[in-house]
Amino acid sequence: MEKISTDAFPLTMHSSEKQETICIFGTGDFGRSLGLKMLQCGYSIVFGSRTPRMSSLLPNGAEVMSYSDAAQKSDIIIIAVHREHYDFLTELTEVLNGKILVDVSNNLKINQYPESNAEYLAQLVPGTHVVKAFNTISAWALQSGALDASRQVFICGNDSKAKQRVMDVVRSLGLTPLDKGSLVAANEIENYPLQLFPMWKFPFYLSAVLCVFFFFYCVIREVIYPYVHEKRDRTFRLPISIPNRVFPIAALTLLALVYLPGVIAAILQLYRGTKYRRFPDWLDHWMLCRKQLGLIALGFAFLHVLYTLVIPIRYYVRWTWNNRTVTQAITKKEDPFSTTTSWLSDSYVALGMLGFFLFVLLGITSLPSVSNTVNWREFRFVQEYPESRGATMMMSSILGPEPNPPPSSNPKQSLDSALIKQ
Ligand SMILES: Cc1cc2nc3c(=O)[nH]c(=O)nc-3n(C[C@H](O)[C@H](O)[C@H](O)COP(=O)(O)OP(=O)(O)OC[C@H]3O[C@@H](n4cnc5c(N)ncnc54)[C@H](O)[C@@H]3O)c2cc1C
Ligand SMILES: NC(=O)C1=CN([C@@H]2O[C@H](COP(=O)(O)OP(=O)(O)OC[C@H]3O[C@@H](n4cnc5c(N)ncnc54)[C@H](OP(=O)(O)O)[C@@H]3O)[C@@H](O)[C@H]2O)C=CC1
Ligand code: HEM
Ligand SMILES: [Fe+3]
Repeated sequence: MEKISTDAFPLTMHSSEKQETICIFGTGDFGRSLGLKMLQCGYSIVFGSRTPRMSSLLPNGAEVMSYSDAAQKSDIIIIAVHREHYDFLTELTEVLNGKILVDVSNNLKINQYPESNAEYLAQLVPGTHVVKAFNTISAWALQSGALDASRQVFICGNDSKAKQRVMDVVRSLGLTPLDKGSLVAANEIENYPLQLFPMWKFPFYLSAVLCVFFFFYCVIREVIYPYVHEKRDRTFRLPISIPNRVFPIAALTLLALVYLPGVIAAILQLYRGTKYRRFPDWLDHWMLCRKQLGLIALGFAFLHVLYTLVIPIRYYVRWTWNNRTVTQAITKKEDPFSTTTSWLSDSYVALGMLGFFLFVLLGITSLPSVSNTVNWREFRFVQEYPESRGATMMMSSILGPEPNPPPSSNPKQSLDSALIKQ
């Protein structure tokens, strides 16, 4: 057993207050990181270890002892040990009796064991109050302080007093406890970090379906139809022209789907006459994945801009321009400069660029690090104002100024006329 003089730096407690001692079993990555954070927040830390010697990696100010000695120092014991090594705890049943054991463990696979790790721990050492907590916080985040995205700590346990005490600790570390109920919820909490982007699944599949649908629609219209009708090979449209139709259409459809559930929710609330009733599951889920839908829409808009930038360097476009010039020279037929077309073409692209700028602005203000710095009114303003203006601009840029303009006065055609008429 070795004692180190306390030279930690309590930030939140006054020196006159008695420091609460917390015991951490296991001197691995997570135990050390959590210990350091707790020391900084004014707790006394005692580590329990198989080999209790002070290593340079352990935070200054902590004590290290054998598991059984350490357990006697505190009634809150954090088990920062992998589930596979819980066996040694059975030898400590006596000293652990009546104490609060905090299970922080994670597994490698979803539903790896028949029962959750926390329930297993409760069975292994009966007479203790097991509380599940901290498993969604990573050692790295604790050390680097980069906890913006994951300040929430899911908590569950059968003893409400024990849970309350752990929640107090969580709060004093600057984190937000979220009570998920009894220990039965541990399974869900343990599976949570293993789920791969749960909120991305639906938006991802939806955008895949949209892309495939619009892609085949365009292929039928622009490749198969000309081939069947005129025996013309237009397959070269597959890599750029068609994707450059699919991407902006998918972007706009997804953008509409970001704001549609809000409208449905509002109608539903008006219809029910209250906002205090749960939405149906499908609507709830849809509302929760709007951010992901929005970001995918922004991604598609980015792709559309990139694909548009390469239009002038495409062989097919350059060939068409050259060919037109040569044809005009041979036939001695001039194509007079049209101010109207020029205006329309520039406005078309300008609106596209402005729309894209507003789209990006919307995305940037939605970043947590940015949205944390604006107040609710500012956030609503940015979310609502550019969105409605942006959508109007984009729609007008898509619909074009005239429903059926003559070929030379269509701004879209003047930009990439070769793509339309060949
Ligand atoms: C590029 C881009 C990036 C985006 N990034 C993010 C992001 O990072 N984070 C993010 O959250 N969104 C993001 N979004 C999505 C979008 O910005 C928001 O979903 C948008 O603010 C929703 O506004 P709304 O008016 O449709 O709905 P809301 O403001 O949610 O309101 C709609 C209606 O539903 C009611 N309502 C809403 N929620 C509840 C509820 N739980 N219970 C009861 N009533 C409720 C409201 O009172 C209102 O009547 C992004 C979108 C885009 C395009
Ligand atoms: N790392 C992370 O970011 C996170 C980890 N967790 C959870 O925290 C727990 C600890 O993780 P982590 O610190 O990364 O793991 P480590 O492997 O780094 O540390 C585990 C510690 O357990 C102790 N231990 C006790 N008995 C045994 C044994 N028989 N064999 C090996 N080690 C033993 C050891 O401490 P000693 O040598 O002092 O006895 C060891 O340092 C795990 O349950 C993990 O799921 C949860 C969230 C995030
Ligand atoms: C820098 C910004 C932009 C520029 C320069 C631009 C330019 C263009 C061009 C040249 C076309 C014609 C492409 C073709 O016919 O193959 C086009 C089409 C289109 N753009 Fe944009 N655009 C921009 C941003 C946007 C944004 C942000 C959106 C909305 C998400 C958007 C939506 C559309 C749509 C829906 C079409 C029609 C696709 C079709 O059916 O052909 N554009 N744009
Ligand atoms: Fe076009």
